Amino acid sequence: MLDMSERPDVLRVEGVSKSFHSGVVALEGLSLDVRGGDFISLLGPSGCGKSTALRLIADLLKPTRGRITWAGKQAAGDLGVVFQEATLMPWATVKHNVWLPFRLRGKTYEEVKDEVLEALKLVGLEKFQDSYPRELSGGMKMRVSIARAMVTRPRLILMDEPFAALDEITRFRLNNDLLMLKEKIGCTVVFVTHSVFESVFLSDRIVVMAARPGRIIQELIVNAPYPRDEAFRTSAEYAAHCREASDALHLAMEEPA
Ligand SMILES: Nc1ncnc2c1ncn2[C@@H]1O[C@H](COP(=O)(O)OP(=O)(O)OP(=O)(O)O)[C@@H](O)[C@H]1O
Repeated sequence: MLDMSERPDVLRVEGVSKSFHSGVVALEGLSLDVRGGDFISLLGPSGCGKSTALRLIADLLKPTRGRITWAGKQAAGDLGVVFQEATLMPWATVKHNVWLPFRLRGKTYEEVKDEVLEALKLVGLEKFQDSYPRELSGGMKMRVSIARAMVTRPRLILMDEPFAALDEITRFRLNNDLLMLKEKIGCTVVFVTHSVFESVFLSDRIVVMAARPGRIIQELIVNAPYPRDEAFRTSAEYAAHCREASDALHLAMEEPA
C-alpha cells in the first residue's frame, strides 16, 4: 500500500468550528488532511457533527472559524455527493438522473452519453438506463445515486450514511461494490457512518468523533490491503480492527458533555 505521506493532498480542513444560531456548537477545531486515494470514514455517535463536517466540505455551510482549502485549482465536477436518500428525480429516467451534474454545467445528454453509460455500467445498471426510479429497489436507487456522484470523475466523493436505510445483505453487497468501484476509478472518499463494521470494511482511515461539541478524538488506520472481500470480513484482522474501532466509539460516547 502506498505510504500515505506520499499521496498528493486533495483537501485540508484546518481548525474548523461551526456554531448554529441556536447556540449549538456542532463542531469545534476539526482538522483533517484528505489525500488522493484515501477512504476516510467519519465514525461517531448521533449529533457529533459528522453531517455538518460533510456539509462544510461540500461548501453547503460556511465555517464559523477555520478554513477548508482544496489543493490546486478547484473545478466544477470536482466534488460528488451521495446522501442517505437517493434523491433521484422521479420524473426522469435513470440515465437522465445520472446526466444531471453535466446538465447543470450546460452539457447536452448527447455530449456526455458515453460517460453516463460508463457510470451506469460501473454500478451494474446499464440495462436499467431507461427505467424510472419508481421501478427500482432501494439498493438500485442508491447505485444510481452513486453513478450520478461519480459521473464527472470528481476528485472527492462525499457520502453521508448512504446505506443506512438498506437491509443488511444489500448493504454488504453495496459495500463490496463500492470498494470495487473505488479500485476501478481510483476516487477519494469521505464517508459518514454509525457502523463500526462498515467503517472497518471500507476505510483505510477511521476518524472517530465525539459530541457536544463535535470533535475528533481518535484516528485509526486500517492497513489491510485493497481489494477487500468476504475473506477479509471473516478474518481475525478484521475482527481486531472492529474491536479497536468499537472501543474508540465507546470512549467517544462516554466523553463528558
Ligand atoms: N441547521 C442546523 N441548525 C441548528 N443546529 C443544527 C443544524 N444542523 C445540525 N445541528 C446540530 O448540530 C449537531 C451536529 O449535527 P449533525 O447532523 O452534524 O450530527 P451527526 O453526527 O451527523 O448526527 P447523526 O448521526 O444523527 O446524523 C446536532 O446537535 C444538531 O442538532
